[in-house]
Amino acid sequence: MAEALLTIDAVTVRFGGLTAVDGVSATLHTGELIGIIGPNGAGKTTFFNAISGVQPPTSGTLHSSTDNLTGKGPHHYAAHGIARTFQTPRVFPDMTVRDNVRFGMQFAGRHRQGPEGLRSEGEILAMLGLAHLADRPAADVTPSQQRLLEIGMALGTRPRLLLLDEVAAGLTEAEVDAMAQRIRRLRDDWGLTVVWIEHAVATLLKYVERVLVLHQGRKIADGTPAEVVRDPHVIEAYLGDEMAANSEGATA
Ligand SMILES: Nc1ncnc2c1ncn2[C@@H]1O[C@H](COP(=O)(O)OP(=O)(O)OP(=O)(O)O)[C@@H](O)[C@H]1O
Repeated sequence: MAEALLTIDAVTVRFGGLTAVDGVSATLHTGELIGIIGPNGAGKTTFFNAISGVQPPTSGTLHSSTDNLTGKGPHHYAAHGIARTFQTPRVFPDMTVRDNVRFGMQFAGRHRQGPEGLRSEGEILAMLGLAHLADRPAADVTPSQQRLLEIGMALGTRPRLLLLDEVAAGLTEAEVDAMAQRIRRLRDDWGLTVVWIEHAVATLLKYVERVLVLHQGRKIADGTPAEVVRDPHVIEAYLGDEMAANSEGATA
């Protein structure tokens, strides 16, 4: 079994009387490509916030392979190689595409001349198909390129674990598919661990090998796409029979 990159143990996040994430445990291993699905309000983004230091859990623990990260802030997570995107793209519109990626590098406090194997902003932009736009202001690029640039900013922190929150939202079907192929290449070619929240479930299930399903803050399934689409709890809570029938063709 690959190395455990992040061990999440019984993480709960409460907002007053509302339990947004309810005792979720999971171990994320090096090189995994994992999807997270679930209905609106299931707790997916709050779960990401908890495992990236944005929202300290109310209870439960988070450990990297070497350290206890519980209660630490986002910089600490970034320094441990954990990076994320946000549901609303947060690029700097007046800065060039290249400088947006450089900003990510500074956020993690690591510089280009750092340890061997770290990618330069040129390599990151080439990987994302944005190299030809490097000197353009981020405001000039299309919405789908802005989504890619947000991934580029996260990659600028040189992560081992990349958390993607609905990076394909609002894209056309063809754009979602192209995005999924690039995300897969980040894992295949660069060896990153990627966890991807997306509502475009059919596409997601085609590209990931493992799926966590959240419902009312709880993890109700954790398995291969083929297992998850056949799981009666998942069908009842989220997918519905029709979706399960459609997805089986894609994952069988
Ligand atoms: N800062 C907050 N304060 C209070 N309640 C919150 C806060 N953030 C999230 N919630 C609530 O927690 C629950 C889970 O929200 P969350 O955004 O994590 O779900 P989600 O699965 O990501 O939903 P979506 O698919 O719509 O993005 C919701 O009921 C939401 O209203």
